[in-house]
Amino acid sequence: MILCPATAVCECVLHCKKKKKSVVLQLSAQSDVLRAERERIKTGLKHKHPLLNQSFLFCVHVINFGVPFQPQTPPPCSKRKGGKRSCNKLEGLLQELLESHGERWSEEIKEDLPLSFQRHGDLVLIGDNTFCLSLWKKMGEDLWSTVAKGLGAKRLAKQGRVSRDGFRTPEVTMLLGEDSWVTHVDNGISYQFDVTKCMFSSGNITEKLRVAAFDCTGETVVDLYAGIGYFTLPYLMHANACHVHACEWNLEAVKALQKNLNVNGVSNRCTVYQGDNRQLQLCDVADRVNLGLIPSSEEGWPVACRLLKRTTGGVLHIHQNVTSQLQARHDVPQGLSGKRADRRAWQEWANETAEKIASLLKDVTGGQWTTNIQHIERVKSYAPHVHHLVLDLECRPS
Ligand SMILES: C[S@@+](CC[C@H](N)C(=O)[O-])C[C@H]1O[C@@H](n2cnc3c(N)ncnc32)[C@H](O)[C@@H]1O
Repeated sequence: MILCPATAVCECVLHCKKKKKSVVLQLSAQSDVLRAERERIKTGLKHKHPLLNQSFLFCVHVINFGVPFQPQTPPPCSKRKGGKRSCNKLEGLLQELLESHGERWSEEIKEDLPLSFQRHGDLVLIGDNTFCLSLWKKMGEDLWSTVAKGLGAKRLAKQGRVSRDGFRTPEVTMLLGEDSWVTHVDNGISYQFDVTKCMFSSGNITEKLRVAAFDCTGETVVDLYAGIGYFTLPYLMHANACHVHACEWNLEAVKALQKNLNVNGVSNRCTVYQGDNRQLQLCDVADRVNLGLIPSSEEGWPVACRLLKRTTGGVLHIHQNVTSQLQARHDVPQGLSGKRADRRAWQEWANETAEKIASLLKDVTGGQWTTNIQHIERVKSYAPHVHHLVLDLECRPS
């Protein structure tokens, strides 16, 4: 991760196909790099990135263009005529709105503004813990149209927590505009979904790019937790999978998935199963199974083992949040750095998983299997020492 010195307003993912690596760049409002990026992104060219010394080619993807992230330093303020201080367009417009209602700007108000938000086309999703002060109610309808103007959006919605109902339904309410369907374009793939009914996980972009770089020519893939097609679509459109069986139990996500398969022109190579993947009647079909559920996909492991081709086996991509409890563990030698302790915990988790899967495969098929850890990918971290990992596990009958 490379941070520019001032408040970051744009986050880009740069992916190196050759090295199969992605980096996330946060770029500042002031930086020339951002201006240069904008031009490059518009033209969609692959290029060498000026901030990095490596001389390899990247393809660029932008998440949250124009979004201020948690600043590392206080945002730089500009002095306007008349002595008013304004930190950005949104603040300026809100100050004017407040003043027109006889209210004065304060630090408390400033702290009630969104620090980060998600942009999906012309809709911006703001956080739950923003605009909580009672004085905003006095602004009536003008408030949301002003916020939308300040953020360069036509529609606004407010994000609550993602529910723990297993469907991962987001608690989102529309603030401005009625149509809650949005289009999010990632790496040449168009994802359409209803923001009030389905979640979109921007944080998984590096994993989506990694999947897109796989060569799955001639392969049958099963995506056990397909959602709106986050991984199903890269498998079909970029990795060249022959066929994907996509399972999803949330009806709203299934509607979006079917729409996305059609919009992207790949519905003839995908079979969608609506329902609980543990009830899936398929077996002995897959060269690859994607298990994209966190905090754990363990309930799907027996299904994945049934799905692998009995004669040739295949690869499982197992997602899991892995915590290395540095303080609590007595077996961590003194002086072992946080990063090394994390890596050790990842390797231990991968080893245990490889053993469990080998044993499950034996139970399911009655024969011996060997499992081989091909790769452990860190997707993102949720907190210090809590990481979303993906284990690429090769499973072959022996
Ligand atoms: C985290 S989302 C998938 C998102 C996507 N893989 C990503 O990385 O953003 C997990 C999806 O799995 C679905 N799901 C969870 N358990 C399931 C099950 N037992 N059978 C079918 N779908 C399930 C949820 O409804 C949700 O859409």
